[in-house]
Amino acid sequence: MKFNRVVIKVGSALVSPEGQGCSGKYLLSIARFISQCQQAGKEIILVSSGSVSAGRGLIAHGSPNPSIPTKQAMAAVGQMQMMANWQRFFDVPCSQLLITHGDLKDRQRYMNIKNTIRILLQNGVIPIVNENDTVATEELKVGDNDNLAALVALVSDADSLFILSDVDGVFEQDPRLNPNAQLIPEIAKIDASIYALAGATNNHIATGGMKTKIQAAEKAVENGIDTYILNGRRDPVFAAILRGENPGTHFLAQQGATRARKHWLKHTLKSSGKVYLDAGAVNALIQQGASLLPSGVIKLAGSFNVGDCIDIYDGNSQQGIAKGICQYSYRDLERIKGVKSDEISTILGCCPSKVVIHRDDMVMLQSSNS
Ligand SMILES: Nc1ncnc2c1ncn2[C@@H]1O[C@H](COP(=O)(O)OP(=O)(O)O)[C@@H](O)[C@H]1O
Ligand SMILES: N[C@@H](CCC(=O)OP(=O)(O)O)C(=O)O
Repeated sequence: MKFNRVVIKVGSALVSPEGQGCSGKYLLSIARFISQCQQAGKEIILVSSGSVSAGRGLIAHGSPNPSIPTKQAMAAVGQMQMMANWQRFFDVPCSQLLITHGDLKDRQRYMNIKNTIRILLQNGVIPIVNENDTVATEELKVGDNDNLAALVALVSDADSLFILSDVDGVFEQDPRLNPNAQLIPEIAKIDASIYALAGATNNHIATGGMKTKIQAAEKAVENGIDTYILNGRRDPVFAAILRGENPGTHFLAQQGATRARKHWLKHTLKSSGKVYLDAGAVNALIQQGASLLPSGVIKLAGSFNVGDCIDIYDGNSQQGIAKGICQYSYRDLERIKGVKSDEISTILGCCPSKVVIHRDDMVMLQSSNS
């Protein structure tokens, strides 16, 4: 079990084991594990459920299944309680990211989320993500935090996704219904036979049961992200992970997914514009594997928006050298081309990113250094 940047999803049953309010019962061990990972140089992004059940005791509700606005009010008050509960277990600062599917679908907002997570991690801050339940409409919400965690793993370029729940992993049948069902330690291919194993949850505060966890695993593994379903209630699980063992169910990442993404970027994604670079920037990209900074850009062409793919040219030889996803629109890049990154905010009034194209979002056309 190897991981460097991991998204850890923590379900409501761990945050709020009594079905309302917050508890440290399981979070203490999870937080200790996260701190140990950080000390070992690993980067952690948390996706935490539990706002609705944390706020349940604070909002009057007559029925066991409250209305959507009542749940949204529970989420609003519970989110505060949940975040305060997490923060008390960490010496490092925690940060709150509330997002919806609508945010992830919008290219500009997607890039904003990506950049924010990158900077939080660089500063040793723990990003804690939840769905923005109070604003999410049916069309714009992800709907469950298993799938949200997979999308967060994608946007944050994680190599692994740990889904912590109240069960040891995927069993041949829901172990609550059949206590003799066997745990499946490894799943290499997700198909209908795997979905057929998944039952619903019987926990009124949870959302997806095993089905949404398998959906999340499918999204993640096809993008090269190793996914594990693990029991977050058992301390030995964390000790096993730290020893490099798999104590749950491992969905194997598809091989070559990163290569496939670069292949897609290089061969499939259509470019909307061009940038021409000075010799220093060409050298930095080709020889040092660097990201593209605005200071190296001398000329632009085409018409592009934030998140569009553009071609990168050597301004001297006029040769195409790379392609990548641009953090700036044509209009803004025209204004900041040739300037130092520190001057971006003076010119634009803000600095969404110090780089024009991040190395992770770039593919070289000639050299093997991509
Ligand atoms: N094949 C299966 N293997 C393991 N658990 C399953 C299976 N089918 C259904 N489940 C149920 O899924 C539950 C975990 O999902 P859920 O209650 O939504 O947790 P969380 O709040 O952590 O997302 C388990 O407690 C278990 O009852
Ligand atoms: N956004 C909701 C989480 C919903 C959810 O997916 O819950 P769970 O099945 O426990 O992961 C909340 O914070 O209560």
